[in-house]
Amino acid sequence: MVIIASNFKTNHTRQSTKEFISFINDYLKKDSIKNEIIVFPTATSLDRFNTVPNLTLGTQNAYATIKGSFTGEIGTSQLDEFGIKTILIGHSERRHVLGETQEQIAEKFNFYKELGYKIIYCIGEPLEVKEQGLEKTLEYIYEQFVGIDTNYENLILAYEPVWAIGTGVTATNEDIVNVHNAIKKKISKPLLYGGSVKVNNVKEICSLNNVDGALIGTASWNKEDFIEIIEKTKDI
Ligand SMILES: O=C(CO)COP(=O)(O)O
Repeated sequence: MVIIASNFKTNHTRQSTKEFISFINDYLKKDSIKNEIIVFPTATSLDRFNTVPNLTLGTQNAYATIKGSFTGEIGTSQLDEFGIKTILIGHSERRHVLGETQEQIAEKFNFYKELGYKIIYCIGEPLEVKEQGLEKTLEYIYEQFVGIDTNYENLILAYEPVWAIGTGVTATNEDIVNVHNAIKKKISKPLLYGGSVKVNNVKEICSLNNVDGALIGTASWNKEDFIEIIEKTKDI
């Protein structure tokens, strides 16, 4: 059984998120789909949704705080209002676009770990590192585990090569398997792949050795496509 997660990034409104969740929920209920589905809407679209148990809502980000003076951020008092207990940490856009350091990421991880959140923790190398080969790629990825408790019980990992995110360039099966096998040897946690996963390649990718599911951006934002993605992976 695979895990299929959708990262909305800065897409969808409060209204369209509501429609999306209700559409997906109806489909999961009707077809008795058992796969674990996680959706990360924008912070402004979080809400208390009445969903089947295998559809979970998570936050794309939050600050390591209950509340306080952190302009533009949200903390657990805002998440608690909607019963959100799942968080995405270490996404490449937060690392590379928003400039989050490994130290800040580890602090966030530890804060949310202490509270028992399910953490989807992202790792992945930029193109210039990939071009230096597998050994350098793995070295770079292992640096992204500094300060992170990889034995944490509620941890799910997501390997998202930066060069494959939002580019339409999916990693080859060989790239994925090489990295996944190496990570799995060290860390025994569910490991998703992310980076230009589409309706037409999701089944093949999720069937690879040591791939436990997918974390999807672009291809998941259309609700019909997202259902097709779930449909294609429901028997894996
Ligand atoms: O960053 C991603 C999911 O977190 C992947 O994004 P794309 O599926 O758009 O490449």
